[in-house]
Amino acid sequence: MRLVLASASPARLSVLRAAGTSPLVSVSQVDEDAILAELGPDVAHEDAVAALARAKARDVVERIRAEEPLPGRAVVIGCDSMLSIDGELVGKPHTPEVAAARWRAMRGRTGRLLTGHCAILLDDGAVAGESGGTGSTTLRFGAPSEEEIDAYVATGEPLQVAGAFTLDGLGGWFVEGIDGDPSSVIGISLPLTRHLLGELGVSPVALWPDRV
Ligand SMILES: Nc1nc2c(ncn2[C@H]2C[C@H](O)[C@@H](COP(=O)(O)OP(=O)(O)OP(=O)(O)O)O2)c(=O)[nH]1
Repeated sequence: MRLVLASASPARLSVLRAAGTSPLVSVSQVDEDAILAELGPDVAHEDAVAALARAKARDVVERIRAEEPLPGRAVVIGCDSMLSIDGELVGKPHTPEVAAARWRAMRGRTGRLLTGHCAILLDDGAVAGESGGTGSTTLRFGAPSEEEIDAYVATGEPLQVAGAFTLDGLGGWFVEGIDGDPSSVIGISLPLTRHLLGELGVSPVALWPDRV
């Protein structure tokens, strides 16, 4: 069975490859800001990332169906990660100034990294099912010094990751504790994805190599 990762995220791809799958990658083209604006400021944070993941997966499904229908059965998975902290839902900082400000605000505090997931089953190009859910992992942030924050921001790593930190990279020095699924923080929750695949009648075993 083919697996399509509807994401440009190298982290998600590496998690899935390390977990025995060989996804095709098809990057979605959705306007995340427009979707969040349409959801409005009162949307539950878990629902916001679930809606973004759903939009990404559906966007890629439409492209596959229009341009290159996959024969047989395939699963398309979309994800979206954001940090819920002190009542705010934040994504990637994009700039050094925002990354540094985020770290000054979150050091010593606790936040939840939320990752929305959507899995869509295709059977000879037709949608045969969809499942979705949000993984939530609680993180206790350390207290990097001003010098450490400046040095971390200068590496560029925090600029392009949700919440301005990584668990498995340089950011790991500044994460004191985690409660929940680490793969969800890195970009895709393997246990949650297994449950979502299960709702579609698929086991991750079917995605391992040399499996029909
Ligand atoms: N390696 C690593 N990456 C992380 C971590 N936390 C967040 N990220 C990355 C994963 C995603 O690439 C990114 C979250 O942004 P998005 O969910 O919008 O995905 P992205 O824009 O990368 O790709 P996509 O929208 O799915 O095409 O942050 C972490 O702890 N480790």
